Amino acid sequence: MESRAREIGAPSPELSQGSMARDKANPCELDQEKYDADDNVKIICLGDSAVGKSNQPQQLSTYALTLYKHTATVDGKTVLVDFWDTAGQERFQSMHASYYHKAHACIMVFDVQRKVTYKNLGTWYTELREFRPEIPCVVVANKIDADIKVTQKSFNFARKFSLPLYFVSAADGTNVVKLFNDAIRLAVSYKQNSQDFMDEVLQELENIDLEQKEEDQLDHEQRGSPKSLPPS
Ligand SMILES: Nc1nc2c(ncn2[C@@H]2O[C@H](COP(=O)(O)OP(=O)(O)OP(=O)(O)O)[C@@H](O)[C@H]2O)c(=O)[nH]1
Ligand SMILES: [Mg+2]
Repeated sequence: MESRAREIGAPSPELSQGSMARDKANPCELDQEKYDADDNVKIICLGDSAVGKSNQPQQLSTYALTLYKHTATVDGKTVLVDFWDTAGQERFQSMHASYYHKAHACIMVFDVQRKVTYKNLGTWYTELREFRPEIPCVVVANKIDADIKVTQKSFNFARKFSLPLYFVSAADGTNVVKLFNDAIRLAVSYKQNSQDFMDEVLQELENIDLEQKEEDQLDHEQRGSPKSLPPS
């Protein structure tokens, strides 16, 4: 297994510190066709700026898009996971549709110390559902190390939409491994068991198109080749 590969149930120190190996996305990384393959899942992170989505203390500039690559084992099968992370301020320019494209799960983060980041979850969620109406989504209350009492609070947003809520500290690692493992499982199970209605429609259109092409081809061959004519 490569150095970045980690098994579910065998948490990586990288994961627990919220600092998985990071690759600045380059164009060939962004070939999203790969997410159609069984062993690839895409998980996106959403949330306001500075809530701790990336938690890279040494990171000075924020890239518009960062991919965190991870290898997991789910039910004995190896799964390649791409976590897509973006700078929160992108919300104000409206996120590019390709960020959501083919995503299998979403991790939505807010900062327990800044109420506005909790309030903005609604906006993030609406945008998510416009693009991906069905994918599993989990909510993360981050920075609980700063105020452990918040774990006693109930956060209605998660309850209202029946979303799992995780109390996390990316700084000290609390619940980080559990969060990522659960998100990976949800992404894999979404991919295996359900499809967005739009995915199905698109697939159906593709099939019809293929069938039409095959028919046209057959017509063409039958008309063009006398050998295919029935004997008279
Ligand atoms: N106390 C505490 N600070 C944290 C935690 N997670 C992140 N931070 C700090 O919060 C600040 C913002 O963290 P980032 O990971 O850069 O936030 P982000 O959501 O990726 O922000 P953008 O990339 O701008 O969207 C940094 O100074 C982190 O060190 C945490 O769990 N606890
Ligand atoms: Mg970030």
